[in-house]
Amino acid sequence: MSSVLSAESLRFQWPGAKAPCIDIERLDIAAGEAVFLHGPSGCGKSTLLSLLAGVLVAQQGRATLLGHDWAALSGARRDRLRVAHVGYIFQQFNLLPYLSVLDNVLLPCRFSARRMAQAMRDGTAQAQAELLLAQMGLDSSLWRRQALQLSVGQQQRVAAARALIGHPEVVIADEPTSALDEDRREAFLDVLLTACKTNRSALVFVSHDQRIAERFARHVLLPEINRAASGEPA
Ligand SMILES: Nc1ncnc2c1ncn2[C@@H]1O[C@H](COP(=O)(O)OP(=O)(O)OP(=O)(O)O)[C@@H](O)[C@H]1O
Repeated sequence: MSSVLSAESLRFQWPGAKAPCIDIERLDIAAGEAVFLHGPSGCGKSTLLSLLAGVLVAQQGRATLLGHDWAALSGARRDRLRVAHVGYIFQQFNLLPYLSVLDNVLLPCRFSARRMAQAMRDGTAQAQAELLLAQMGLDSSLWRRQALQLSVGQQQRVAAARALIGHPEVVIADEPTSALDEDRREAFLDVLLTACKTNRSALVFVSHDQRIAERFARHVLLPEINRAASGEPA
């Protein structure tokens, strides 16, 4: 089994912190795997996602995407690799507020020729963006509005459409359903899980919501693999 994402003797400490936040001997995630990452607030889930996606770089050990060691790359190369291969739904969504909903979804295609080519597999990139927005239950009357005019739950779904456009090999989702009601949450999960399965994208999904857990084949309780969070000596 070759890993799409991996961590090996990975150690990360926030600047100014007294102790490491992440200290993981080994974590491997394969193509097509759907992983539910959970653990108490503050145990390092978002930090680990950032390390796996090369947003943060560890002081020791290796975090890799498709065999590329993030620490060996410059910041600009990390950004290019990430946008080409990773769809990231951030906890705060990170939509560009003054861009339209559609333009936000199309952003990865503007920065990555690979995402653009994949988005055009069955037509135009705009058609794929519209399809994803429709699947996410966003009415077409919203597509040309500025992102800042949407509710939090609507923005969450725009961020998910942006993560899925162009079929990235990895989708990372940090609490993506926190603002959705039950019906929306189930529909959102249906779209996300189906898209990842169809494209054989690895999905790493962080949530506190245990009702969601049963939909995932693999569960990772972070304190079980993170020696830093479990308080064991590093
Ligand atoms: N930008 C930062 N600078 C310094 N310390 C940080 C920063 N972000 C997070 N931390 C610290 O790292 C630890 C882990 O935070 P992280 O956000 O990864 O946890 P989490 O498990 O995702 O929490 P939650 O479930 O509440 O979102 C916390 O002690 C937090 O204070």
